[in-house]
Formats: sequence, C-alpha cells, structure tokens
Amino acid sequence: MVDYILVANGGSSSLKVTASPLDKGKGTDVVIHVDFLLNSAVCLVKDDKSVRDVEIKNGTEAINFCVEYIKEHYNARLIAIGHRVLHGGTEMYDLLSVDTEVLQKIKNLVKFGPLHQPYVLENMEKLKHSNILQYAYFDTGFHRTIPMHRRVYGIPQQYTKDGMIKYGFHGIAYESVMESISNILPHKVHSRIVAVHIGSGVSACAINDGRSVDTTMGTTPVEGCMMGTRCGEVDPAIPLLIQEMYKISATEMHYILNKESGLKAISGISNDMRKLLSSDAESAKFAIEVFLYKIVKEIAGLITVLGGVDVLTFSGGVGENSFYIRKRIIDALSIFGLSLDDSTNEKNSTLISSDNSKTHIAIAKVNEEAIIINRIRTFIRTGR
Ligand SMILES: Nc1ncnc2c1ncn2[C@@H]1O[C@H](COP(=O)(O)OP(=O)(O)O)[C@@H](O)[C@H]1O
Ligand SMILES: CC(=O)OP(=O)(O)O
Ligand SMILES: [Mg+2]
Repeated sequence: MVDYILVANGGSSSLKVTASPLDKGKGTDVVIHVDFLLNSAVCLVKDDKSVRDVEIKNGTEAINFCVEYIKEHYNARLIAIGHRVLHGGTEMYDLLSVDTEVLQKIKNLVKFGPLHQPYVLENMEKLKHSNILQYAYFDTGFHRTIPMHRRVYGIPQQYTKDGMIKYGFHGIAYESVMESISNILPHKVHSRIVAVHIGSGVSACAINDGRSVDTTMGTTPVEGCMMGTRCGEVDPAIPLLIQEMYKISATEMHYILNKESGLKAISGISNDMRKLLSSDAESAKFAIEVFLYKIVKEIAGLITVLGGVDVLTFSGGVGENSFYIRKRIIDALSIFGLSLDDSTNEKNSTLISSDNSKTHIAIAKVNEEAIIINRIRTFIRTGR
C-alpha cells in the first residue's frame, strides 16, 4: 500500500482536489476539478491514465470519489487531508494540525468568509472521528508581513482590537505565484511584483522581496475589486442605508454583498465570465467594463505602493485563460510602461510581455493544492 495525502481547495465557484503520494514522485497524482458554475457540476479527473468527466453533486461527493478512486487504482492508503482554509484571523498563520481548539477558532471566523469557511468546516467535522490526520493551511498567512499602518481602518480603535483589520486572502495562490516566478524569472524573485488573481474571487497583491506588502482584500474577501458575486469597493454607508430603507437584517445584507452583487448583479445574466465574454448583451459588456475599471485602479494603486513594478502576473480561472481581459488591463496600464506581446498573450503562453515592456508580464498558473501538499510533507517529515 502507498501512503497518500489529499488536499481540498474549496473556491467560491469550484473545488479542486489533488491526491498525491506522501513520498513525492513515488506514485501518481490524481487531480479533480469540480466547476460549480457549469450546469451540472462537472468533475474533471486527471491522472496519468486518463482525463475524464464525472458528474458530481457537491464537494463531499468529490472528496469521497477521489478517496475511492486512489484506493482502487493506486492501492493507496489515505493518511492525511489538508484543507485550504480561507480565514485564520489574528492567531492562525502557518500549517496547523486540526484539533478541537483549531476547529472552534475556524468556526468563530465563519462570519468573515461565508462563501468558503462553512464548507471547509463541514468537511473537517465529517472527518473528525476518522483516523486520517487533518491539516489546515490559511489563505491569510501570506499577508502577515503587511505593515500595520496599511492594515488598520479609520474606525474607533476598539473595533480594530476586535479584529477589524485587513487580513488579505488568496495567500496560498500568491505563494504559488512566487514559486512560478522562481522557475520562470528566477532573477526577479526579490524584485517588485504585482500579482493579479482573477477567478470567481478577485484580488491583487504587492510583493516586495518575496513578501506581501499590501493587498486589495480586507477583513473579509468582499473588499477591493469587484468579483463574480461580491461587490468589492462600495461606499461603506451603502449597506447601512439599504438595511434602513428595506428593513433587512445584517445576515441578509451579508448575503446580498457576497452572493447577489458583482458581475452577476450588474450584468443580470451570470457571474460566469465565460458566459459574459460570449454574450452580445449590453449589460454583459457594461459589467465587464465596471469589472476592468476596478481592477486597473487597484493595480495602479499597488504599483504606487511598490514605487514601480518589475513583474506583473496573472492567475486564476479568468487571469490564466482570458487573453481579452489581460489585454484590456495591460492596455489601461500602458502609462506605467507595460505592454503585451499580442501573439503570446493570445496563446496563453507563460511570458506575454512585449520586448519593449518595462515590466515582465507572465501567466502564473497557480496550484494551491501543491503548495499545501508540500507543506504537509515537510510537517510530517520534520514535525514543524
Ligand atoms: N476560458 C476561460 N475564459 C474566461 N474565463 C474563464 C475561463 N475558464 C474559467 N473562467 C472563469 O474563471 C472563474 C473561476 O475561476 P477559478 O479561479 O477557477 O475559481 P475559484 O475562484 O472558485 O477558485 C469563472 O468566472 C469562470 O467563468
Ligand atoms: C479568497 C477567494 O475569493 O477565493 P476564491 O477566488 O478561490 O473563491
Ligand atoms: Mg480559487
């Protein structure tokens, strides 16, 4: 029997699962991608034997499918499960073994991440009494290096003490971006990097010498850029005014800002960027304009924070796949000396900047699951 680790990365529109042998390279990786935006969630199973589609109803079903699949095809014994956890609050930054205390702390943060935190908890609870080791790795961890003057809001400091500060998210994705840069542009690892992650959730991060120095998301992943179903930046008085006008509760308001806003709200069509890009509707085009405007403004702000930019990367489902979205963003940033090579951009190549661009522009395909698996391997080997 071969010992395996499985990692589950629950995004707001997808579930990505990878099972990999504890001893790297001593067996086959099995990758499952469930896309919840497609009508009946399609689960793409990839290993060295095949790539095939299976219909899956929910995340638990996908994880169970993967466990059975590796047992049957690779004589695997599952020894550990790693979870991508959205929010670690003020205490949880690095990999943690999941015990009752950690579970409770993750539970306490559900309000701060309603699109992610409840689902990971559900999976953890189900496995609580099994003999499989469980680990949590946090999206907020990478941003612990952001200086405090960039993390506080101008609110009474009692609330700051309650934890209302910027945490930032997509941190595991940004760790993966840094790993890509060390392969693609190794001499630029210590330079000024703006990483732009455009998936169902959207954020950007300013990275200097490998460390996050600012990012667009805040206390929750609702802040910053506009997203698939999340509003991003709004006048902070708006939710309060809406609550008063329509007599709705805070819970309902959370739901509206997280699930009924963004591209979905403005287009009135979908939160799926593929659908909007292929639609002729004026509202789809308008939603994309709003989406792009906010991203460009945030990137420009982060370039200023860094005092310039040496590398700009795109990642996430949209960032890795849509040449049109990348082109529109970079064209709007030409004032900073950024320019694309249209041919490599259209082919989704790794390096897509033109020869005269002042900044290297790259597509960094993120693999959050691989980051977590390697972290667990180290933990099991060294005890930390
Ligand atoms: N080929 C493509 N062109 C444009 N957008 C795409 C493409 N493939 C996926 N997307 C978009 O990527 C988004 C999902 O990104 P992803 O990073 O996988 O999700 P999550 O945020 O759930 O982790 C969706 O809006 C989807 O429409
Ligand atoms: C933080 C976040 O929004 O993640 P995702 O894009 O995977 O939903
Ligand atoms: Mg994601």
